[in-house]
Formats: sequence, structure tokens, C-alpha cells
Amino acid sequence: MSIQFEEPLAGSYGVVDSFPKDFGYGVEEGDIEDSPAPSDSKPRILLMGLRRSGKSSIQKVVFHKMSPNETLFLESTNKIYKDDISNSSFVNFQIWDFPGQVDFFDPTFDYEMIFRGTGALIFVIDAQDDYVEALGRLHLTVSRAYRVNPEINFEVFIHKVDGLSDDHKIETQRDIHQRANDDLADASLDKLHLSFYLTSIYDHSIFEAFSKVVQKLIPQLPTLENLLNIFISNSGIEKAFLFDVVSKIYIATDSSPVDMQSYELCCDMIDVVIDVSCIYGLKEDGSGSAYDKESMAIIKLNNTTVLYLKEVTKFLALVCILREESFERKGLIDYNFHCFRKAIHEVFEVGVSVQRLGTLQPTTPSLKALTHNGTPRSTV
Ligand SMILES: Nc1nc2c(ncn2[C@@H]2O[C@H](COP(=O)(O)OP(=O)(O)OP(=O)(O)O)[C@@H](O)[C@H]2O)c(=O)[nH]1
Repeated sequence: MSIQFEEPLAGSYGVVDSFPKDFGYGVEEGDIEDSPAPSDSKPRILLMGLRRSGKSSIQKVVFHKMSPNETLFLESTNKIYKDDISNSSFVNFQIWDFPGQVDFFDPTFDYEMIFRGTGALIFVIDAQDDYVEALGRLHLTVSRAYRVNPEINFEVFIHKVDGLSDDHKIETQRDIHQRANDDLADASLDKLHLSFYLTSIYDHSIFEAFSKVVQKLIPQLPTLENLLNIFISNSGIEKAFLFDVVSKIYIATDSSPVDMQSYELCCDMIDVVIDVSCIYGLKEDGSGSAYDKESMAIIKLNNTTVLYLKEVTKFLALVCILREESFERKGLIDYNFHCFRKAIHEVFEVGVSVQRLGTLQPTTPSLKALTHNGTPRSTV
């Protein structure tokens, strides 16, 4: 495997650990609050579930580069933990990690206000534990939330599946799916749609699941998908992902199916590029950024596959997989990329200026007027 980095590499040696975990991408350290401030207008993703189901671990691993083993030492959350993920002009949301024992009957817990501004509610179920109690909690939570705000996307993470065999995973998913939907049908809540994902922090499944949750909250998704389709079909590329570099969640991909291996390969490429850049790319005094306008890398694998990464915006990178033969027309690919990048910037600029005009606030109601594939739907 030959690796060709075109990142300007300064001669300094740094230590990866010295690299700030959020590397200046605007992710603020979370603040701990007793009660949420009503002025919070950013769309919210809520992480709920029983104690020790893995909520804080998910948040730390996906958004703060914590290694899965370190989560063993996480202490139990006993207040709502708000994490501002302002990592791009349109993926601009907050994650609220709830303590396991949220009590809906506690008068100080203003769940109506919380659910009203929520884009997605992720309910985490520990698949290695007996999940009967979790299912009861799931039903109580989603039915309450749905009554307050029927536009919330309800996402169920069947979590910690690393401990289960493949057969057991499928059986657990089927069983949880069946029981949760039966409970909803009994309560005449058939319109409430739950999406299920099998997840673990020990592999890429948690990033994949989070990618899908976030994509549903991006109004520009159909435009991004279209741009990616046009780009790959004119450049002989097999698969392209638009990645949020900090979290490694992909905010869009072309419309060909995603296979887990390609996604993992692209995630690994981001890790390699950022790590090498941190060690060799920063200035001697440690200043500079591991990811900037000049960031790009080409990795040729021994199976005639080429990986191609380029900076799109401060937060986003395009990562593509293509055959060696197609890469012979690198000039064409670079030119098409230039046009693609320009188009993406225009999409963002329009988004920002529309927000400035006040016609589209990044609040849940406008985000919710979308179907799962991002196309507009009439509100219920
Ligand atoms: N095997 C396995 N263990 C996990 C996974 N995710 C989290 N854990 C472990 O589950 C335990 C509880 O994780 P937390 O993230 O603290 O759980 P929590 O839901 O935030 O707990 P509370 O703060 O008490 O509500 C930790 O020991 C984690 O290491 C996973 O995907 N697989």
C-alpha cells in the first residue's frame, strides 16, 4: 500500500495526544445544567434510556474521540448534560444526555418544553441486559414526547450488541421491534414510527447509526445527495461520502447502497490523515490545524482501489473510493471536485443567508417538515 499525502508536512514532531480532541471545530465543551434554558433554540437530539445503557459512552465516543475502553470509567450522569455540536453551518445541533432515571412526574422537569424543541429522540436499550423494563420506559417516553411534538424522529438504539452472536442480534432486534410496536398499537399510537439500529461503541455501527439520525435533520440532504451523484457519475468514482471530520459521521452519500466495509475504510482514512497531520503537519510551536484548506490525501491500496480525500469546508471532507483505472483521469476528478466544492459552498451560503433573513430558523418545526430521505412532506 502506498500512501501519498499532499498535506503540507512541517518537520515538527508532535504527540497525537496533544492534539485538542475537538481540534477547533467549534465543538464546545458540554455544560452541565440542572434545567434546560428556554432560550436554547438549536435543534436537539435527546439521548434517553435506562441507567448504564450506554448513553454517555455513545456521546463521548462519537463526538469527543474517547476510546471505547475509556468509557468503562465514566461515572453515572445525574444531571442533564448539554453538548453543543456546532460543527458546521447546517449540522448545528445540541445533544442532551439525560440521566437514566428521568421522572416525568417531577414538576421541575419541564418535559413539554424539552420535547417541543427536539429534532430526534434516541432511546438506548442495553441488549446485553433484560430489556423488559427498558421497553416500558421506551413506551412511556415516546408516547409522552409524541403527544407534545409528533414531528420528533424516534430512534431506538439496540445497544452493546458486540456481546451477541449474529443470530442473537437478529432475534433481539425482531423481539424488541415487535414488542415496542405492539405496545404502541395497544395505546392507539400506530402513527408513531420507531426506527431501530443495532449499535456498539466497539465498531463503526454507532457512527453509522448516528449518521442516519443526523441526516434526517439536514434539510439540504437531497441537494447534497444530488451533487454527490453528479460528481461521481462524471468522475468514474464508485462511492463518495461527505464526512463531518470531527465525528466521522457522514452527512450525505451518493444514492448507491452503503456497505459497511467502504464506510469503515473511509473512516480509517480520516483517522490516518488526521493522525499523521497532527504528528507531522503542525508548526514547530504546536500551532496550526490538523485539518485545513490544504488537506488532501490519496491512498492506493494493493487491490487496485484508490481512496481520495479532500477538504470541502472547515468541517467537511469528501472521501471517495475509486478504481485505479479511473484515477488515471485525476485532472478531470480534480476539476469536477472543484465544481462540487463550489456548489457545496453555495448551498451553505444560501442556508446561512436564508437563516439571516429569518425565513428559516434552525428550529425543529422547519427541520421536521422533512421525510426520512429529506424530501419535504406536508406537516401533520
Ligand atoms: N460492551 C459494551 N459496553 C458498552 C457499550 N457502550 C457502553 N458500554 C458500557 O456501559 C457502561 C455504562 O455506560 P454509560 O455511558 O455510563 O451509561 P449511561 O447510560 O450514560 O448511564 P447513566 O449515566 O447512569 O444514565 C460503561 O461501562 C460502558 O463502558 C457498548 O457498545 N458495548
